Amino acid sequence: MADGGGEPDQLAGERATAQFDVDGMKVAWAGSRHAVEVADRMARLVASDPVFRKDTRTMLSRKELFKDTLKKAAHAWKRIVELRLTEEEANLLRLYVDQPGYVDLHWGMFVPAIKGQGTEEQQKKWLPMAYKFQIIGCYAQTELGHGSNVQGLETTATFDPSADEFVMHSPTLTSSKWWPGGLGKASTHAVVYARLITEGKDYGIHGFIVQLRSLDDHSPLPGVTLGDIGGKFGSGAYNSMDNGVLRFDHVRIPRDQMLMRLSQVTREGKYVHSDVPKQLLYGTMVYVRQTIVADASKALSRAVCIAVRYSAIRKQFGSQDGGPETQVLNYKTQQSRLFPLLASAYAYRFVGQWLKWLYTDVTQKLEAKDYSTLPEAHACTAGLKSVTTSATADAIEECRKLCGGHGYLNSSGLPELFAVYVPACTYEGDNVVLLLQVSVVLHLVARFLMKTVAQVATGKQPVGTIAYMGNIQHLMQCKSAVNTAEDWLNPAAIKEVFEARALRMAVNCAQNISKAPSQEEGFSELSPDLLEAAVAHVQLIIVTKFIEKLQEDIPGPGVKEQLQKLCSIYALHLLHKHLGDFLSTGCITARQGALANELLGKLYAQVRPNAVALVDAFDYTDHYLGSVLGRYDGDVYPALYEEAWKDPLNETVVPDGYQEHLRPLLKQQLKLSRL
Ligand SMILES: CCCCC/C=C\C/C=C\C/C=C\C/C=C\CCCC(=O)SCCNC(=O)CCNC(=O)[C@H](O)C(C)(C)COP(=O)(O)OP(=O)(O)OC[C@H]1O[C@@H](n2cnc3c(N)ncnc32)[C@H](O)[C@@H]1OP(=O)(O)O
Ligand SMILES: Cc1cc2nc3c(=O)[nH]c(=O)nc-3n(C[C@H](O)[C@H](O)[C@H](O)COP(=O)(O)OP(=O)(O)OC[C@H]3O[C@@H](n4cnc5c(N)ncnc54)[C@H](O)[C@@H]3O)c2cc1C
Repeated sequence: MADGGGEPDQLAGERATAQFDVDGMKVAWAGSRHAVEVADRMARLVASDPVFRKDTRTMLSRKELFKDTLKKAAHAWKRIVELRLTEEEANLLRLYVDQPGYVDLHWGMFVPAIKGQGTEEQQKKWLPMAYKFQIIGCYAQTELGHGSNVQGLETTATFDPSADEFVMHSPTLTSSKWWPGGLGKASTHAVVYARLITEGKDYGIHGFIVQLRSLDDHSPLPGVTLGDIGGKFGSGAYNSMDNGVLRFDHVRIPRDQMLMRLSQVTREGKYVHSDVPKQLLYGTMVYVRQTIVADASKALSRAVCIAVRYSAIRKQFGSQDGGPETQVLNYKTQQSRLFPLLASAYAYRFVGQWLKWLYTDVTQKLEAKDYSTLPEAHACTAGLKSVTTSATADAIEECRKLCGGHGYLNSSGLPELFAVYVPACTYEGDNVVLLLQVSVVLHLVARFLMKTVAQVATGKQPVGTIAYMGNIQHLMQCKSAVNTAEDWLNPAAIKEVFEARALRMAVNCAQNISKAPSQEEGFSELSPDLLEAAVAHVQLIIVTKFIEKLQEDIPGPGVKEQLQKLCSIYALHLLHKHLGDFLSTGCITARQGALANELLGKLYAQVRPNAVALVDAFDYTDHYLGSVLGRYDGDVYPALYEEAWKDPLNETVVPDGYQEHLRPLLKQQLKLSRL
């Protein structure tokens, strides 16, 4: 290209250096050839439809943005019906529309809550209406005063046997429902979580289906106060969602609108709890946490795709003698910041696929009344949701910095991606609160194992993702045998030190807690250490699932080799980042830590010629990426230049306000200078 800037064939050159089959990698990423084909078809369908354009989204006012969201959601539904799309296709179409809105909560939480907690009869009544969008639903759990502490919710559902109805009421300001997505303006119905009171007794939190708005004119029903809670972080971004407030003033609903799969209230007002664990009330949250882990790899891979392509285009320094400048992707510092994020995107993808399998397995067991794997499902979804979303939010921000000044422009796509993504660290369970749930499990297992080891190694051995803790005698004493940098390429060497680190951190916590005056005090005092132990355990799960993925048959020339390098990078960059943990627990020596770092440098050099092809394998359209810096053709500078002129500020050459505020100022200075 002329103008001394971006070179359109620059990325073609990068693609030519790839040492693997990109199509094969697309299959490994998507999970199957079929998954690649469907995703590709839906992405193109959305990208080619003018209604789904989003390039001026950050310039819209809140009202315009919300209306645009309603329009896109209705158009998406129209296309889904017209084209008779399957559920898989429809989900992908909505994903590529890429604008948060009430439909996410309708399909993502309202429908799953009824499926998981409603009786067969209730499902038969409500689901067909929800499937046809005759009603729109949301998930109303969080209140102004309580979110994390679900047992602390204050909304009441008091049974009135004389009318066979529940009376829904918000007794205090803090009991106002606050945050539910889709509640503010769009939903006609909600699954509301409230304290069930019958025969004068409070039975704690239960779910109820409540109609909020008229199906004729959409106005709130008598006794229901509804509104949006206000603008949120960033332009565009999550402001397309009508997160809402809801108050009840003695609103009556029929008894059969209590979700009664787990427990029931009889016609006479008797409370009956079936033999299923009461934690199944939290089932919808477990389901969504699992989908959030799968989504982490999507958000992270988008940011990484933008940063890798742009880093291959961007050149700075290195031309003292008039020769070409250096692509910033060639700087070792750029590689050491970016390639671990590229590796993390693949790691989260594979652990997300595994978690989906685990969730399906647990669901099938629950159907058969086997509840034994519920704690494992809770700990895995909570821990992985926490670790992957925190790391992804940090990584998107790092990708923005990796793109220099232009990364700060809305047209880079990165500010909006960050603003949309960052609440994932809070919603569906605050990340610290969720890690503390994991640490409770680890603490109990560590305490139990310490006791059994002290006696004879009998008793129940841990299973699933905590099975490694059963190997306590070896893992408490083992010393890594790594002697050269290349020894770190051995997955067994990596696994051993990650297992030893996680177990030793959990055991240290358990020992320190046992010295405290009470377990509760010890747990509270040591909670920062417990969090770190939980992170170590979750990182071990991610590393292990990546290693296990590589034991599968992965077709395509060079595909497995590239994934092996990324797996090593993922594990070794964690080892480097958390060197303090590995050294202080005596799992490795300082020399072994240095060898890991030496190998990382070599691996970055090996990934460099493959970097652009590795992000091409995500198979994202320019529409979905929504970034002038991440364009497939690499023609960045003309696009950036063109994009600037679309800003409303450039609609006039002389800005509004010139006459009132600039001209008088400039004239006054003129007078002053004449004095
Ligand atoms: C550029 C544009 C891009 C566009 C993108 C496009 C689209 C985006 C689309 C979609 C995005 C995705 C989703 C939609 C977005 C947002 C949705 C957000 C929705 C929400 O945000 S919705 C509210 C969620 N709100 C929470 O998340 C509250 C967190 N707070 C809790 O979750 C609990 O409150 C807890 C656990 C902290 C304490 O609970 P507690 O006090 O009752 O219990 P306690 O700690 O005493 O535990 C007693 C025994 O229960 C066990 N236990 C606990 N939980 C369990 C579970 N889930 N399963 C099985 N067992 C469980 C324990 O392990 C223990 O077991 P044991 O007794 O054996 O030790
Ligand atoms: C964009 C967005 C969408 C949402 N959508 C919905 C929805 O559709 N439906 C719905 O019901 N809710 C929704 N929520 C609410 C969300 O689920 C809650 O905000 C979330 O669960 C966190 O609860 P909280 O706000 O009460 O945080 P708090 O618990 O008040 O957290 C505040 C601070 O206290 C810390 N903390 C809290 N408890 C402990 C503890 N025990 N130990 C140590 N530290 C602690 C936290 O780590 C955090 O730093 C949404 C929230 C957001 C931001």
